[in-house]
Formats: sequence, structure tokens, C-alpha cells
Amino acid sequence: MEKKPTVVFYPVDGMGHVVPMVELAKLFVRHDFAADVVLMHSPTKHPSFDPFVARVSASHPSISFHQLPPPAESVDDPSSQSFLYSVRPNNPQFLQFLSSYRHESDVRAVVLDFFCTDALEVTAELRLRTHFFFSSGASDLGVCLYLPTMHASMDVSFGDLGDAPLHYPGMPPIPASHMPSHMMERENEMLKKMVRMFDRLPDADAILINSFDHFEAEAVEALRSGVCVPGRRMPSVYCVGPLVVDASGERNGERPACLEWLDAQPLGSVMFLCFGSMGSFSVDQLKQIATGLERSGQRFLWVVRAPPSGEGVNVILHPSEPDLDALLPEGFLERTKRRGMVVKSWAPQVEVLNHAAVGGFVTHCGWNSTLEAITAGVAMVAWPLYAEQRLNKVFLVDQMKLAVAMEGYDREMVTAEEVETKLRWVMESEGGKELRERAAAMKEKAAEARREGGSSQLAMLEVIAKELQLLKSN
Ligand SMILES: O=c1ccn([C@@H]2O[C@H](COP(=O)(O)OP(=O)(O)O[C@H]3O[C@H](CO)[C@@H](O)[C@H](O)[C@H]3O)[C@@H](O)[C@H]2O)c(=O)[nH]1
Repeated sequence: MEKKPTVVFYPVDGMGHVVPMVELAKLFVRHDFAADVVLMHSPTKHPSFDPFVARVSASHPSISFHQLPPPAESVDDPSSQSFLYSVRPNNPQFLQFLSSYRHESDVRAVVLDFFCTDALEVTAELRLRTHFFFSSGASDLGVCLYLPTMHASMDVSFGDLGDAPLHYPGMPPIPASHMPSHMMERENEMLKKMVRMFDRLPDADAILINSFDHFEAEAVEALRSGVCVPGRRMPSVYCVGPLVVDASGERNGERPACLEWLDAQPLGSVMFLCFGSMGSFSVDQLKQIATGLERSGQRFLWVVRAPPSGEGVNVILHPSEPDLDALLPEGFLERTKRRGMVVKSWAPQVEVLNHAAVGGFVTHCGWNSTLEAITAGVAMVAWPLYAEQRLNKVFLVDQMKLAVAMEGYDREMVTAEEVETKLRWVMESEGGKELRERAAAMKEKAAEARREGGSSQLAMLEVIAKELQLLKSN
């Protein structure tokens, strides 16, 4: 029997990385490829990771998952960025897997998560075509690619520059204070590691981005022109998104209570507050949010996680169940029960955002959340927390005008007054109405990009035809 051409996917284990990469794998499968997702051994795993893999395996049998055995070199580093350090120790296992697997399958290319630049050594040894998948946006990719150049040209730390604007090609001015926190110190080991990693991104045959041309037009143009990697060859860049998971068809059993609750709310009336797979707040901050929600008089659906009870990524990934009575102001749940709902730890975000009752989204600006809001046409209130989320806030608020900032996100506390003001502004003001109209218009552009003949669909066909040297259509 003729073997199907196969693409191997190699994500890091963060949900924000695995989920969109599996969506990318589904696109290849739709074009008659076999897809194999290789999971590296890692000490940190989100509680929804295994259920997610089980769900995809059941609903998409043409996507296989392979778990690498633990490496000889320990990766049990509980530091908060451990997956950065997990890649190299997994290289021998990855090499062994690919070497034997390519004998039984027609492996055409490997798609590496952009944090897996260390695995380039493996694919180079086997002479396999290698693409990076960038699970954040084109603007973020521009910053990453230009970072080695900027780092080499600076003799001060970002942290010493306050809000002074940094100029990355094709990007709006970025306050130095908005670079990711681990990049603030010039001599920080994590920053040096990132600089070395991003310096290798142009070594791929192509870079696939979870975005679409219209959404980040200026950044995409800058990337393609090569200005982000002065003096070097820039690989082809393909925006193949927005890749957004729709898990509704994969659920067995009852519809979650929060969706039932939304059914009973008026159109576009509910503000949804949710902060990604790891976002959490102190008790004081939770109380400020609750007070702001109550005073605003708006309807709301709020996902509350327990504040972290210690240090390390595993504590963040596995929070205890929140005790709402202890965390929220006394009587809050009772007083707001007619117009608000609080969900513990996790909500079906994509379905919530696509519910007609939802009119706004307070988000940490994780890229998946951003794209999910865009594809649902929901206006955003940007409350960035960590990683590249402050950069995303700059792009969304200053450049694209698709979000408004929750002021105080960069200070110790966002006040109840600010929460109240911002919610009222989005839901009741003329400016808020315009923001919601812009969000609705971008939803159409996102749908266009994914349709037959749309930019992302054509980009995918080009990847297959040009990068994989295979001509295939639907
Ligand atoms: O209650 C919840 C909370 C989250 N989600 C889903 O979890 C994902 C969260 O992804 P994202 O918004 O990207 O946030 P993070 O999980 O924080 O993702 C990490 O990875 C992203 C992609 O690289 C980065 O943009 C982020 O900054 C980084 O924190 C989304 O699909 C959400 O729909 C839910 O379904 N329910």
C-alpha cells in the first residue's frame, strides 16, 4: 500500500502551543497527509493536556501521538520556563524516534515549535525539511527575529529604559517596560538563551504563523522584506491562521452550566473575564475585580482560579479549587447572582466567546485567546499578565484598535474603579460601540482568510506545493 506523505509535529507542552499546533496538523490531514505529533518528556503538564490528547485521538484518528521516553539527562527543572530547557535533553530520543520512524513512513517535513530551535540539530542530521510554527502573532515574531540585532546593539538593559520606545521594524513603538519580564536584565541567562534561540529561527526552510495577512499586514510585510534579520536570508513566511480550536463537537455529555446560563442573557450583554491556562490573581486583586464588576451593573461571566499557593510552574498549572466564599467579598455571589456567574478555574472559552450573549472579553492577551476573540468578533479589554502579552496589548490597542487597555495592569493593582469604568465604557459608550463594530468587522476578515481562495488557505496550499514539493488541492 502506498504510504501517505507524513508531517511530524514537535510542540513544547504548554497548552497555548500544543493546541494550535494540533489545529495545524488537522489542516495537513485535510490535504491528505498523515500527521504525527511527537510529545517530548517534560516535568510540567497542564491538567487538560492528557484529556486533550485523548479527545483529538478519538475524533481525528489520522493524527497519531507519540510520547518520547524520559531522556537520560534530567529535565526535572521546576523553573517557570522549564520547557525552554527541555528541548536539548530530549534531542537523543527525538533523533532515535525520527531515525526509525522515517523508515516506516514517508516523512516529508518536521514542524518544530519556535521554542524548539535546539531540535534543528536533529532534523539537520537527518536532512529533513524543517519548518517552525510560531504560535504567537506576526508582530511578536518580528520582535523575536530582531531581538538578537537589538540585543547586540544595546549596552543597557530594557529594564533601565522605563517606557522609552523601542523601534522594531514594522511595529509600533514598544515601551521598553513592555518587553517580557525575563528580558529586562541584559545579562539575564533566560534572555541570553532566547537571543540564541531566536537567532536560529531563520535557519528553517519556512516559518508558519498562527495569524492572517490582513490582521497584521504591516508586520507581515516587514517579515517578508527581511528587515527583521539584517544581513541574513529570511525564510518564507506563511500566515495560515487563525487556527482556533472548536471543541464543541468533541464533547461527550452535558452542556456546561455557563453556556446554559448564557442562553438566558440578552444579546451582546455579557462581559466575559478569563485569563488563559495559567493566569491567576492575588486575593486583593480578586476582591477589586469583584467590587468593580458589582459596581458596573453589567452582566458578567468570570473564570476565577485560586491564587498560586507557592512557587514553580507545577503550582501554577495545578491550582487548588478556588474557595469562592473566601476569595470574593462577602455576599458578592448572592448580590450579583441575577446578572453574573462565576466559574471555577476553567470555562469552555471558544464556545463562550461565540455565544451571542457575549459582548466583551477581558483577556490576558495570550495569542490563542486573542485569535479566539477575533474569530468570534468580540471586543477585548487588554489586561496582560506575563510572557509576550504586554507586546500583544501594544499591538491590539495602539496599532489595531481592537482592544482597550485595563489601566493599571502594569502597576501593583488594577482598581475596582478602573474595572467598573472600563466595563461601562465597552458596553455603554459610543467609543465602546465603535470598538465592538471594529471587532465584528475583523471577524469577517478572519473568516475570509480561511475560506476557499482566502489568504490563509492559499498560503497552506503554497506550503504544500512549494515547501513540500507536492502539488495537492482539496
Ligand atoms: O478557562 C479557560 C482558560 C483557557 N482556555 C483556553 O486555553 C487557551 C489559552 O491560550 P492563550 O490565550 O494563548 O494563553 P496561554 O495559555 O497563557 O498561552 C501561552 O502561549 C501563547 C501562545 O504562544 C502565548 O501567547 C501566551 O502568552 C502564553 O502564556 C485558549 O485556547 C483558551 O480558549 C479555556 O478554554 N478555558
